[in-house]
Amino acid sequence: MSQIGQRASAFAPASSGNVSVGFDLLGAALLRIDGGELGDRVNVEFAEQDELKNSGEYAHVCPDDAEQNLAWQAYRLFRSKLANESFPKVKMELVKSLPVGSGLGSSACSVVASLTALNRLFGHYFSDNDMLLMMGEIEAAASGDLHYDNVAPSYFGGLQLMSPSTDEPVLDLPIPDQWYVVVAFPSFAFPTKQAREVLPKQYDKHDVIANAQNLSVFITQLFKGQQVKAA
Ligand SMILES: Nc1ncnc2c1ncn2[C@@H]1O[C@H](COP(=O)(O)OP(=O)(O)OP(=O)(O)O)[C@@H](O)[C@H]1O
Ligand SMILES: N[C@@H](CCO)C(=O)O
Repeated sequence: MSQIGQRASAFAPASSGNVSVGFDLLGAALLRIDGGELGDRVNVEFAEQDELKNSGEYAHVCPDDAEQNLAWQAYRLFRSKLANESFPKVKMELVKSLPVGSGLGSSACSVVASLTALNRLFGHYFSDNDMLLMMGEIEAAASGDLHYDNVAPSYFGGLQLMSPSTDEPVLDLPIPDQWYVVVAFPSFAFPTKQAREVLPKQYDKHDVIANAQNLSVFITQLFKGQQVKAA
């Protein structure tokens, strides 16, 4: 039985989408070399009233209006999907540690940490696939287009390949132990939505074939353990 004051929390790591040749298809979770946290944390608690509080280094970049905050939108969506409406309300704290619009999957971090913390609080009500669909829905609303290459690695960890199968929407890829990622990000925000708007709507057949070849070779070499050829 759910109790007022019952708590849960979750951390979601930063991620890099578009890894190598996988535009919208390959995403990797990022772990700091010193083991420190690089990502957002969300604490949730059953309470008398719904409430969102932002804290952490980048709390000031979160929208003032809670309804605009993706963490809160995650809660709204989660709540709307619950069949049992008798659950108590939720007090939520978003510990925002990633800059926004930086290309580090900041929006995905807040969405993944929020939904994961909520699912823990609500006794793992939703399956991983349900969770991923909800994560994609919120990311799509924020970025103007459905893409899972930040939410999937932030949720599952590692290097993830997006699959068209609804039964198995992501596939975990082997990552060579010797690979490290150097991350550079700008000191200004560049919204994903804006960046996607300038992309062509259609692509040349030769480019599509070349991309399919490059992606296939990348995956094949990873599974063969040929890290140099994959890179
Ligand atoms: N909790 C939140 N965390 C991050 N962004 C948020 C949050 N709430 C609302 N937003 C809004 O969502 C948008 C996120 O932008 P964008 O997707 O470009 O950021 P990003 O996740 O850092 O980038 P990328 O997906 O390229 O790594 C911004 O307009 C931001 O104001
Ligand atoms: N694949 C996404 C990653 C950034 O969210 C894009 O390029 O828009």
